[in-house]
Amino acid sequence: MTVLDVKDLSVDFATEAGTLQALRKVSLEVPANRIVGVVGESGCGKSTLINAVLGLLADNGAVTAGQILFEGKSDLVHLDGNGMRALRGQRIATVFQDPMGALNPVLSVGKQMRDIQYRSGLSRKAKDALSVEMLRKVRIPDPERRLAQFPHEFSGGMKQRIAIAMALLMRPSLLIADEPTTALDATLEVAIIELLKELQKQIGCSVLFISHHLGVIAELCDEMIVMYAGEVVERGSTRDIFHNPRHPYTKKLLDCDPARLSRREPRLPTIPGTLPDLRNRPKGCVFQARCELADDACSTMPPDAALSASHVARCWHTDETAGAAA
Ligand SMILES: Nc1ncnc2c1ncn2[C@@H]1O[C@H](COP(=O)(O)OP(=O)(O)OP(=O)(O)O)[C@@H](O)[C@H]1O
Repeated sequence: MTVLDVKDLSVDFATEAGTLQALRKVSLEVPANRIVGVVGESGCGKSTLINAVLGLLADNGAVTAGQILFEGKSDLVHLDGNGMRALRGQRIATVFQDPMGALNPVLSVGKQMRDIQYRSGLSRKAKDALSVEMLRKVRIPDPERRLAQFPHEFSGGMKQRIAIAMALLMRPSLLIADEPTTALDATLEVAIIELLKELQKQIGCSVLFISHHLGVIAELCDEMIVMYAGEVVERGSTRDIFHNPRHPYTKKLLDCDPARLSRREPRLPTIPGTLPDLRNRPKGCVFQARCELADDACSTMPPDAALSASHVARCWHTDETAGAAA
């Protein structure tokens, strides 16, 4: 089963300087029980994609085309506010870089975890028991006692563990994790990645994991999506993408980061040139201005070339990129 199926999604923002096309024909799938990574430079549209899925686009933004199918049925694009609120935090959960976005500083952790279970019909005692069980899963020591404590009484790494416990409390089918380890030091980052892997298996949910850190994506994700200037330029298994990248942008990204599996970078490696102006998108391939393979063909939009059942690259030149590993 596919938990999240985004088909040909386009999102525009109205700005004073004209329409900004933030996403163009974005397609991706998050299958059940899989961890899918999304990687791309700042401004490539990662947040816009998440916000579109969560029904949280800014007022000047709109989905202009496409579908977002959740659990094979609801099209999230057309779901009303009430429908979306019923899914958010229950069937679709989120974890962000800053755990304090999820934690209320003036309420105890126990109270916040009970509030998340408001639809469960359980007694207070039963809710607390579930909260303790989940805090134990994320390895908060002495969870019964700590339920009464407030967020400021926990360290940064522990706050992120609590945010994860809260996100997974209702056993969502999809967890969207947006740079959840970026603010942590390297040791804590590894610990959280291990924890996410373990919990994903235990709970049996899918994860859409956004990160600029290629090493983390390689470590954690079964599949990955490479975004560039509002398009998915390549998607496939993490193994295929790392060992046999077929879009020139993905190749450059991996080339720029030879120690990608061990080195921890605060940003993605830099590729010469700049992102195109999204208010005035180039006709055809979005990467052509920075691509060594660009030719006349690239002035028309490339097809999503299927390289295998699960590996796709939006490029006219996938024949030439075959075989040469980055
Ligand atoms: N409300 C808005 N109004 C106008 N433009 C916007 C708005 N929100 C995002 N954009 C533009 O849409 C494009 C995609 O932005 P988005 O924030 O989704 O990128 P991102 O990949 O998440 O970047 P980062 O990693 O820096 O958060 C950018 O050009 C951005 O300037």
